[in-house]
Amino acid sequence: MSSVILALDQGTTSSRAIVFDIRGEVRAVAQHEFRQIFPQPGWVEHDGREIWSSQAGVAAEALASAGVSPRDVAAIGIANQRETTLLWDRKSGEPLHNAIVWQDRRTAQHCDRLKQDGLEPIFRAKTGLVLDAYFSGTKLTWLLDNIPGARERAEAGDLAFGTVDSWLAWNLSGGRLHITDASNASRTLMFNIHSLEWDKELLDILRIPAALLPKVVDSSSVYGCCSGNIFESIPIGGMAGDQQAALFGQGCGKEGMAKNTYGTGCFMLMHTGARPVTSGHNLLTTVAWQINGAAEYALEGSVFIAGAAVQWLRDGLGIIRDSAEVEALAATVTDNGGVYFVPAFSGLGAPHWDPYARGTIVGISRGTTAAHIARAVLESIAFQTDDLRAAMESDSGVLLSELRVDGGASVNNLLLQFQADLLGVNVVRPMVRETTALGAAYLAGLAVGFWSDRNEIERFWQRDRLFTPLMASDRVSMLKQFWAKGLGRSMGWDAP
Ligand SMILES: Nc1ncnc2c1ncn2[C@@H]1O[C@H](COP(=O)(O)OP(=O)(O)O)[C@@H](O)[C@H]1O
Ligand SMILES: O=P(O)(O)OC[C@H](O)CO
Repeated sequence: MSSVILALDQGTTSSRAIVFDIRGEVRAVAQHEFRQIFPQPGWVEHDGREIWSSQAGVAAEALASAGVSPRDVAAIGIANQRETTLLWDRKSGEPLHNAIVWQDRRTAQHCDRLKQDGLEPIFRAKTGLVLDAYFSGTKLTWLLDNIPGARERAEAGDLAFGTVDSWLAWNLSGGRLHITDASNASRTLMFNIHSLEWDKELLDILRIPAALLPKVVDSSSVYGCCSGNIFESIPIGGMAGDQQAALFGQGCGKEGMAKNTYGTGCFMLMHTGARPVTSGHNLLTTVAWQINGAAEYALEGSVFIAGAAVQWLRDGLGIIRDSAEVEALAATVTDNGGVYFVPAFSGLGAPHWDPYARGTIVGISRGTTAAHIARAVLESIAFQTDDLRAAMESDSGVLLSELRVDGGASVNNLLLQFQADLLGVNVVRPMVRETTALGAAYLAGLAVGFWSDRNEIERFWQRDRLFTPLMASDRVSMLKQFWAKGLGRSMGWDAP
């Protein structure tokens, strides 16, 4: 009997691999940061070959450090940064261009034109998304329009499009699998979340040949086996976008349960059951996962910059040497000293969707120190999350009873206490914070019978720490009012 599941968590800034045992406990982790490429302001790219080599490298490392051989692996599960768009040659397997990353804004004006043509309601109704450069559709159009000869080759069937899940499955299987799961497909602007199929009308509007597209599959199923690499013969059993995988890994499988992942960005998802809930507040309706052909849905609030603002303190301002130092620095002051930071480095996502907003620091006085800036950065992450909560409660009609949290920045106790204060509900951090990888592992493990059913894995969830609201309500209201003022200053800043 195989003893472990190998989860691949291909994130925006790093590739991670985690080996889980039958109790859902971590046996080994390996992680490797890879290159972020910024060719122009507002553009963000990754090298597809580096995505694959770093992911394969950490997977091999994690297996070695767990002391298991590929034969001991019951299945591989994939969770991935979503929307990031790749185009490659089916024969050589070589990418035609760097991957265009979800944060990239180069297609903002294309989205504006589609909106001016009155097309947003069609996209909204069919895909559950807003017309924004965040999603894959207009990124793929850009590649076809800007790489010489790409459109003709795409129409001839020589090229393959995929998000990172497809790219990893392609490479793991030695080019045999060209697939994507429904949760990833639901982030492309090309997928109908009601019929669970690629949508011809949307493909025509975006001028995308259907021959490029991967087959849409369940999030938990044996798709095939690894081939032509050191993972030879391991079944690939699960795939989901990283935020949906985290929802699964957090055990949020019932209507009204919500999680927030604090990584590069911040993504709050609430499970809404077997039917999609339409947002009246610019949240996204998205496929949570598809199992046995049936989809479950989530409402999502996507914030583009969260932990990345902490990285900016480190790399841009140099006021900390390591992300972990931000907590100690922020704790040297008792409050933000009137400083508010809006981290709109690449526009604002939900619920504002303003591609032209830019970063702003307001309220600086002669007494402002690096510590106040650090505190304002952490607070900005919590303020953005609180804005999502308000929209989500109103759309779903469900009042949040608690928020489960995870992701790299969720180690930060000061951030989570402030989050609980703002939300006015308990914030709960689980023992296993690698819930994205855990979700991918669960999806794969269920497909191969490593675990019997969802009830079994939901029992593994254990609390590490609970943060309860402590701040007086008049102070909370005052803080929120200033945050709203700061937001107003950042919006539309870079509009053409
Ligand atoms: N102690 C900390 N306090 C605040 N942010 C942190 C801390 N440790 C890490 N981070 C932030 O968490 C992010 C990394 O989280 P992770 O979940 O690995 O992201 P991703 O999956 O998007 O690559 C980085 O942006 C980093 O700045
Ligand atoms: O890589 P992460 O964890 O920041 O997640 C990125 C999201 O999937 C983008 O939609």
